[in-house]
Amino acid sequence: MPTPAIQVEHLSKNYGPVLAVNDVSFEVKPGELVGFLGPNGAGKSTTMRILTTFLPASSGYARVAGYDVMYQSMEVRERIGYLPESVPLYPEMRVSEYLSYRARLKSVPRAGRLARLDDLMVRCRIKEVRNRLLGTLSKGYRQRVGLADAMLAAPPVLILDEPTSGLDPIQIQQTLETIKELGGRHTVLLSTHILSEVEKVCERVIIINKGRVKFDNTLASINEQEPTYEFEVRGPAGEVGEFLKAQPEVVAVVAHPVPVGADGVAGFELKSKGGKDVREAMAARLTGKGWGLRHLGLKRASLEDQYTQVVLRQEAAATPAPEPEPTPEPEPAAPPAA
Ligand SMILES: Nc1ncnc2c1ncn2[C@@H]1O[C@H](COP(=O)(O)OP(=O)(O)OP(=O)(O)O)[C@@H](O)[C@H]1O
Repeated sequence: MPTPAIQVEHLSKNYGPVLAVNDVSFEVKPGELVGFLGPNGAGKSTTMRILTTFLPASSGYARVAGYDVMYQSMEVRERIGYLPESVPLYPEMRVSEYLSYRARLKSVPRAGRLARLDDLMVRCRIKEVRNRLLGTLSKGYRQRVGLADAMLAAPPVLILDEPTSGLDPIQIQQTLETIKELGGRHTVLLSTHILSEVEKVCERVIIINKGRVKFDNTLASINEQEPTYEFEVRGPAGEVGEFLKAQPEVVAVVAHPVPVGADGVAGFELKSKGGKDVREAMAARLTGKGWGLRHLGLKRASLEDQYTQVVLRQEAAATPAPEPEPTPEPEPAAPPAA
């Protein structure tokens, strides 16, 4: 089996009393493009900073290309390209000057260095600003200079922390294309808040919340989950719901919002045993009861569903049940009329 490009085992990190990363374990194979998702404060940047040797872990291990991030940090740094969330750049340097300085620091061979810089400036679409001072660049261009910097030494592993933050929609698309092209030859761990970006670029997704891994699987596995069937029925909501629940193929029914203005229409989402397609059978039975069928659909699980489920489930579990409403004191009896 090839050495994993990234290997994280029982990793934890405390900032004083804050447990930012809590017993996180995962592996990334060489050439994989993995989306690293989670809400604000989930622990993504902290994990990435540990992987890139900028921060020591409190406990656990992390290895990059087989090298321990704590004890073999130089070997790790030689094999990793890191785009941090906010790119630190020297404001008084020009773009090409900065990248050539970084190329020397990263020991990019002198022969072919200029060609490498030129190629990266084209791929990261920064050639038109090559003579601009870094301090005068917009956030989007700074981000792209950071990406070019991360790719300079053609490292086998790239850790990209929100690479599209601050970019306009066209730039986002171009940057995603650049990242996608890296797949196969490079391993990429990519953090972002934009789920559609992960769907465009990654094959696999890791979702963390409150410092813990909550989901780790391929995007295809989400799509292969049992589908949900949607029904909009013109009829008495309670009665229709009970009828659907009573059908032998049905395992769960929940109310589903119906379009505004659809008076007298009730919406339902249902799960069937083994995901069996029950649309035709249900349609026949509902119309047989004299109820009109307005809409019938099949919904496949999306990354957004999975993400919402993972994040909301934990938030719901952490939210204490609301206090019961106090029972109003009985009104004192009115004094008898004098
Ligand atoms: N230097 C620090 N000192 C104290 N607490 C910190 C520090 N850096 C991060 N934290 C805390 O650690 C937790 C994880 O933060 P982290 O930046 O890793 O999350 P994130 O998933 O990258 O969030 P975001 O999506 O907002 O960038 C948060 O509660 C954060 O407030």
